[in-house]
Amino acid sequence: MGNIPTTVKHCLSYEQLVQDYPWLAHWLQEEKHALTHEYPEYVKIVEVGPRDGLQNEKEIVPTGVKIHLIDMLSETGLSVIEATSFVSSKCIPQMADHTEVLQGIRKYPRVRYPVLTPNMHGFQDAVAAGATEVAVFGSASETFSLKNINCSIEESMFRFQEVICNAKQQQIPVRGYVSCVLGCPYEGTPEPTKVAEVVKRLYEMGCYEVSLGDTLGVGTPGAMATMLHAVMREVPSSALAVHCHDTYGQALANILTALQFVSLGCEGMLFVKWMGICVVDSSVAGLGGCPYAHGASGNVSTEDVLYMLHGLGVKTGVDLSKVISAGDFICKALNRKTNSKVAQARGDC
Ligand SMILES: CC(C)(COP(=O)([O-])OP(=O)([O-])OC[C@H]1O[C@@H](n2cnc3c(N)ncnc32)[C@H](O)[C@@H]1OP(=O)([O-])[O-])[C@@H](O)C(=O)NCCC(=O)NCCSC(=O)C[C@@](C)(O)CC(=O)[O-]
Repeated sequence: MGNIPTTVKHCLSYEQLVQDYPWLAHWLQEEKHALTHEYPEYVKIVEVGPRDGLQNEKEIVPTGVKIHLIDMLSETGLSVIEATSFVSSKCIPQMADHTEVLQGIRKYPRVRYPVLTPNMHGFQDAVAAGATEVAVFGSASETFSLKNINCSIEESMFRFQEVICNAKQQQIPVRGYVSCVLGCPYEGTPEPTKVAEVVKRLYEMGCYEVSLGDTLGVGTPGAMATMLHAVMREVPSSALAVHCHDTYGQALANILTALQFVSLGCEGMLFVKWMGICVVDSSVAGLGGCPYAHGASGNVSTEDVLYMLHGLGVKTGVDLSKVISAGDFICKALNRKTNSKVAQARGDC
């Protein structure tokens, strides 16, 4: 690890650490401490390929292809596969076959298949189609909220509250998303405190987990750390996930930042940790993009996230080679080259 004080000083959140724990500043000058970067033992992967990965495809992907993709993904060990979304088919024609997809897939008992539901209309349709888990999706940016779901952030909270109340009555778990946490195509970078406020509202309303979307894929590890710091003052890391797009090639670095926790010990006297998020959204073959975030590329690929995590010794329960096969299948169906570096390196797609 080299010179420990130097390492500490170059740690991304050193300034924040000293700001939060001023008494550490003088202690860190001494040699009597140890700093280790650690990762969660287990990371849950939320596979968003069938929804986020396909929603932006120009050519309508046949329903049978979507179903086969989800069935292949269900064989990989993934525990969560976001299957489709119950949104307006005028806005997102690619998801118009939501009911057929949800009803056509083989439901594996240990896999959950959440679907997006922006309002009561979507929620009722989803429940009628057999959904057993849903997700609401808001934004830290007022303009993105208007473009994406046709309402202000405030109005979206009313809609989500209604969905969450109804879901609770039917014992349907609700996940939350907050888009544009590190950048918005219309408003630039949101204040971390604004992100934290929206995340907190979703969490307090009853979302069991809130996924932080770098919708544009513009974030860097430093920005991720600063944003997370603000969010984690309001919501525990155990209820957070990260959802990174890879437009600027920063997704894996950003994810690593979010997972990492730092333990700082002096003769067993002290332990400080932060970040420590252990849920990552990703998309098979790195497919994806949001129609309301032009210029943004696909999600980070599930294959690349798995390769990194397994290399770190972090368990995921997911079989990388089976995910590569699913990626190969969908790339061939879309007549497209995979965005996964790992799949490219293995020459599978
Ligand atoms: C949100 C709405 C539905 C609001 O749409 P709206 O126009 O505000 O809804 P409305 O209540 O005014 O109704 C207008 C019409 O839409 C219908 N309608 C109303 N609701 C629904 C529904 N649920 N499903 C189907 N139809 C619906 C409704 O019945 C009516 O039909 P009409 O009477 O005119 O024939 C619309 O703006 C929409 O569908 N937007 C698309 C949102 C979307 O899917 N965006 C992409 C996913 S988000 C994302 O990718 C980001 C994320 C999650 O991945 C994280 C990240 O990367 O940041």
